[in-house]
Amino acid sequence: MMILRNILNEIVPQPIRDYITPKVVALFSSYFQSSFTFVIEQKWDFCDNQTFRAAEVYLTTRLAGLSSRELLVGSSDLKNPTAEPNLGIPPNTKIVDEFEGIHLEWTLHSVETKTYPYEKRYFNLTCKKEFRDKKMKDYFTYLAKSAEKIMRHREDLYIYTYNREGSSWQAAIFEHHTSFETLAIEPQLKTTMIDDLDAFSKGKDFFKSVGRAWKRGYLLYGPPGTGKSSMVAAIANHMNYNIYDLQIQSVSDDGELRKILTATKNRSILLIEDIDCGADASRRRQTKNEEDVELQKQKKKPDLGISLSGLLNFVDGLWSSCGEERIIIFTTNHKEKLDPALLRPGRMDVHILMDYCTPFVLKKLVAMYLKIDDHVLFDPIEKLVIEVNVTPAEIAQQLMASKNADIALKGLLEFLENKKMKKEEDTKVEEEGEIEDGETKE
Ligand SMILES: Nc1ncnc2c1ncn2[C@@H]1O[C@H](COP(=O)(O)OP(=O)(O)OP(=O)(O)O)[C@@H](O)[C@H]1O
Repeated sequence: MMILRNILNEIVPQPIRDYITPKVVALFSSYFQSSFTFVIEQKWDFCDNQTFRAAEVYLTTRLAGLSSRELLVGSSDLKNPTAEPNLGIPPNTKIVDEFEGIHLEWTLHSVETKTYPYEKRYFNLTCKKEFRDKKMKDYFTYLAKSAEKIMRHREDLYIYTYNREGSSWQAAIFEHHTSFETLAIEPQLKTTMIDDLDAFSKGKDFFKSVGRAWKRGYLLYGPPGTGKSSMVAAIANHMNYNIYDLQIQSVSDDGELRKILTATKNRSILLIEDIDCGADASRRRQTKNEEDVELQKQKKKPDLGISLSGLLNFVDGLWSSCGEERIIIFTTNHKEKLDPALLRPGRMDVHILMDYCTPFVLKKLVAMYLKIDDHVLFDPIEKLVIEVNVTPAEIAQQLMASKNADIALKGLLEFLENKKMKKEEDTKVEEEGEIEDGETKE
């Protein structure tokens, strides 16, 4: 063998040897080796690889008996510092699993990259070569089903906020206890929302049969303090979905938007609050050019943010091709400021007006905060609620002033009377202004 090697070294040039040697080694090692390795990367076709995701979720249940000398532990529960930490999957550590008598070994690897997302993570799953095809097919199905089950029953919900500097989503435990039971809304709206969400969550086959992506878009609009954020929390709690809270102002261009959105996971809500405020995308197009010129003049904002087409492409196209069972929610205080293209049928499936307080909402809030369903001050308060525009947030604030119903309701009555007086004064000033304008014109 040695003589043969020396002769080969003499007669075969180095570049050819470099080319041939690894191939020969690979050929022989695959022939003699009894194990086979599946590589499961984090991304697949530019989207989150669901097999990777399933492994991440499932393997957390296989960590307790890990015999390694190191364990990854941590907690993101800011509200409960004494909570028991969770176990994370440590990189470069073998995690053993058994499936129908087959011995399997998982290892998570992570390598730095020069481009976004600056880290490439992948799992190596090793099994005996003989199980490669038949048995492993069953194992992957088992893996996906187990992860799905864990996700559906998980207790903690997470809210992710986008960190522009790190170009990544940062997670925190979402602890907003608003549910459809505690949200003070008209009963008809409550029923409509719950039915719509339930139909959506059971609608996989329906969406498939009509050739539509399994997604649902809600536009929540109405004055500040009418419960738009609370409605989002109620939806998240009802569906048991995580929330990705995206400040559209922090996205510099369409490319960044695409990267951010493809990094979100299934069974989640993408929340874009105050869509009318920051993005070029939402403004009506007739005013966009003027505003761009103004911004460039002021040199306050060198990039002009994402475009309307970027956002619409995402709502219509990219969203459809990446991921399943997603809800997207836009909120705005000024629906009239939104570009009509965003409001066109088919874009946002459901438009929901979160309006000022009604007598029903008032009663619900009083019942929740003061635990009473009748009081002598109810009638005058109800009358005023119909006359003046008052938000549930304002009412809630008054009701929280005291646990004593007499004191809290008296405070609320005074608050509403002041509001009514202010409204009358404003109307008077406006009317006087109009009369003066008319006289000047004459
Ligand atoms: N319909 C409601 N039912 C119960 N509580 C409400 C409701 N609306 C508002 N509140 C109370 O008012 C607070 C503020 O409401 P919320 O933030 O949901 O309003 P919003 O419409 O999202 O306001 P903004 O447009 O300023 O973000 C909530 O924390 C909640 O306590």
